[in-house]
Amino acid sequence: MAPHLVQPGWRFWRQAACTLGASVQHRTWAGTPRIPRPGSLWGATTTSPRICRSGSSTSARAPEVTLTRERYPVRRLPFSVVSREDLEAFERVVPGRVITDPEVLEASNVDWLRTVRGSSAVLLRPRTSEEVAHILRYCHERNLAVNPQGGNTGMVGGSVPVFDEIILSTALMNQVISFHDLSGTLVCQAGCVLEELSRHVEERGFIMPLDLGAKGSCHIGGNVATNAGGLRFLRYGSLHGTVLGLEVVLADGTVLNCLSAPRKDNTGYDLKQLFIGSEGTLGVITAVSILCPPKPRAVNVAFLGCPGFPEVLQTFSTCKGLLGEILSAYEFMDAECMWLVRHHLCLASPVQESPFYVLIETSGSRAGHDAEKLNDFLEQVLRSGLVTDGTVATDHMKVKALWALRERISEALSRDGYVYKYDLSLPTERLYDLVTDLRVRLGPQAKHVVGYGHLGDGNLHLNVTSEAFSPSVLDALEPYVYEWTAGQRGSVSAEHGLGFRKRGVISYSKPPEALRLMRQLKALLDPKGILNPYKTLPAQA
Ligand SMILES: O=C(O)CC[C@@H](O)C(=O)O
Ligand SMILES: [Zn+2]
Repeated sequence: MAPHLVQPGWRFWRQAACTLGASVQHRTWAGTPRIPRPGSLWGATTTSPRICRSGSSTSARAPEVTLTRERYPVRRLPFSVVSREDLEAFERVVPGRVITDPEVLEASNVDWLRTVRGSSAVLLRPRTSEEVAHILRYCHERNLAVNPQGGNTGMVGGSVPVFDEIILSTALMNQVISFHDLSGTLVCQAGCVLEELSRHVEERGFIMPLDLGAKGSCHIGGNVATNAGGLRFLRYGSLHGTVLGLEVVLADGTVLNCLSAPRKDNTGYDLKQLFIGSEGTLGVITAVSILCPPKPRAVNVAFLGCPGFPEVLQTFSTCKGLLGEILSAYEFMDAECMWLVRHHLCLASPVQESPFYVLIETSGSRAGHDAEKLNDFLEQVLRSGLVTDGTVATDHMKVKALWALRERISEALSRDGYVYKYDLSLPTERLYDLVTDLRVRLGPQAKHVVGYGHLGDGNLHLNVTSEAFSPSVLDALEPYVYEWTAGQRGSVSAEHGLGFRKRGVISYSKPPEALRLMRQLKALLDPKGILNPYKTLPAQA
């Protein structure tokens, strides 16, 4: 299909004059063969040479991940050790679903970033909340520590054991319980994979209120437990707003059923909020009731090149003003990110090389109306020089391919070496200053210092790579990054949580009184501390 040139530097792929129906993107992470390579889609419209040297960085077998207890200064708490009698007791609760095979356990002991590794010797796979309740009641009595685990796609080492905690997997709790097609309320078990839920509700004319690069493997229970933000946050907001109810099993095995909550419900404390974002430290989420918005009839994605960060910001204000209610995502990435996705994943840029790129998504109900608004906006930003080159897609496959450039940065980074990850909320106008500052501070010690993320939400993903883990790079980064963020009154964890790796930095974003209350809540709900120990709250002296 030949691109239709609207004005110099501007390419359109507006198939069938924007009258195509809704195209809602599917995304999966990395290595998953389901995402087509843009290189094969762009055809003649690709300006950048298709260079790919990924063979050099990805084919070798990854080195063994150092055990967490060896790399980090952490001491095992006095929990019991799993005995043969315990295994027999579990076998009675979940027959045939007590896994002790070390090879199977290996994948569940290591996080996907390959930065932390536990040494659990047992993985349990319950199917029902009653089974989870039995397991927790037993573990509570025996003082056995438990690590709840969903899709294990977390970024902060929250989903894998630190020592020998029992891994409680939600993988077999994957049933949709109900979907109400007038209200859009979905009720499902915690182990449903986000992408499968998306498919389920899309067939019924709805979408999930959240979407993230890991959708192909993350579980909805894990999303809620970590209060995942993702790519639709700008439009549909936080899970604190879209989750209507939860079923949670408490540390002592009590089943707290707050699942069938109506949309408006002011009867007492809103207990479910406590579990959203508590990273499995207060209870194990076993089922979720979530409000799904109607599937937009028209989706457009524009991928634009900007000459500088001030232009990225100006483009954002222009786009808020001109696109208004149809704006559904505003993401940005810098030139180094583009280099990484090209180098490691063979994804070609669809626009001319630029210092910054933004991805803008619109979702609306009238294709013609949305296209008109988007055209006005694009004309304005091109004319004013805020944007130097760009492309627009409405076709489903092209929309997916444009999203892949942004969504797969994480994956490209993980192929670049050891990754130091920061997920910060900052005042939008200062979002990129820290990246520039760190490039100077780290000099040649770092392979790459990149900035990208959910600019529309004020959320920067700052990532630094080095060939291998280096204590001196870490010393240059921390506590500097956290102090800098606190100096801006930002958050040291915008959407990834604290897990194991960030639990020590909570005080940069929360006052001592808040931390004290958090500890009291933890002691109330989990007096023996068996649920996801060593996570979220800092170790006590
Ligand atoms: O890897 C990261 O730093 C961010 C991952 C994820 O939150 C994203 O927005 O792509
Ligand atoms: Zn993100």
